[in-house]
Amino acid sequence: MSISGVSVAAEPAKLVHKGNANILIRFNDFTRLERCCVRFQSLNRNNIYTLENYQYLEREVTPLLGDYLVRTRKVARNVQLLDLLLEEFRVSRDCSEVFVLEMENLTFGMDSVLSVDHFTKIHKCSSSTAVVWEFKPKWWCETGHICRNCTLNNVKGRRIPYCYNMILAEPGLLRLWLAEYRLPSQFFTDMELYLRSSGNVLAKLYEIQAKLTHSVPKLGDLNGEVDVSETLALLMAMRDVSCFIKWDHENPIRAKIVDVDLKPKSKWAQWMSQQSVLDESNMKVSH
Ligand SMILES: O=P(O)(O)O[C@@H]1[C@@H](OP(=O)(O)O)[C@H](OP(=O)(O)O)[C@H](O)[C@H](OP(=O)(O)O)[C@H]1OP(=O)(O)O
Ligand SMILES: Nc1ncnc2c1ncn2[C@@H]1O[C@H](COP(=O)(O)OP(=O)(O)OP(=O)(O)O)[C@@H](O)[C@H]1O
Repeated sequence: MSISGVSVAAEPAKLVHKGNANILIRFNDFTRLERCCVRFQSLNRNNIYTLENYQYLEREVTPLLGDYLVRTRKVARNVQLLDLLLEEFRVSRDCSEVFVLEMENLTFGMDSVLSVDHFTKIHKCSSSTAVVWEFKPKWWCETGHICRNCTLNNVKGRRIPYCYNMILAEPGLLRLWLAEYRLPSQFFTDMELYLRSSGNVLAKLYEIQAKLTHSVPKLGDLNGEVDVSETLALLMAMRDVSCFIKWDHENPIRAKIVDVDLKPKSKWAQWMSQQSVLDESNMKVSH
């Protein structure tokens, strides 16, 4: 129900997931989730960012990702429904409304989740064969060049023996990497075929990244916000998305992309210093 543009719900919002800059909440409908930005301390600033991000998704991202991008709708919620959560995430309530992006819950119906590592989760359902494979593919790299994903994992002390560049190049590896998660053999057979098919979600993302990479400055050369072009911001957004691929015995594979965020230009300093650390690392990896 909507009154003067503000959606009303009887119950306070429930926290479902939390990321670095956003929380995922729900009200009564378990099939939908609402993404609420908590990146900044001021609710007003988070609202402005959410509305800008919505425009950005419509204008810049949908033309690139098409149906792969999860469809979102902007909704205004009364601040009282999120009171406790905003307090928990230290967001000051300097506005009467909270703008959120409402979307499909891509793991609805799943009743268990296994965390494979920082980038990968497997969601399962006890009453069917359905599996949702959730992953963050991160950065595309050219074969033979330094792999940023694997090098960063080493620098951050993450012990992850694979990256999604490898999976795309050799989809058969998936069966080895996920061997201990008791997935149906048909899942791997179908997923291998899918990952070899042109225009699959991972190939699409990496193709977009590969195109954008050629027209941006090196991160290590950034000197200020003025150096962050629209293309660089878009590329950084594409390097930080999550994919959800749903498989079951009967239906075609369904893939969606979430977590596409307009990257604030103020992140340039973090990108530049992280790049310097990687350039100086003696734990570089290529494959
Ligand atoms: O730079 P990276 O590769 O460490 O990426 C950051 C992510 O780290 P991770 O994928 O875990 O290694 C980081 O993810 P985590 O919070 O560590 O899960 C964020 O996604 C961060 O983006 P933002 O500040 O939330 O907009 C990400 O920052 P951006 O570089 O995308 O701005
Ligand atoms: N539509 C969705 N359906 C199911 N789960 C979702 C959906 N969108 C996000 N999630 C879950 O919520 C988590 C946090 O959401 P999200 O990645 O948008 O937050 P973030 O702050 O941008 O994260 P990051 O730390 O990667 O920047 C995701 O990692 C994912 O597990």
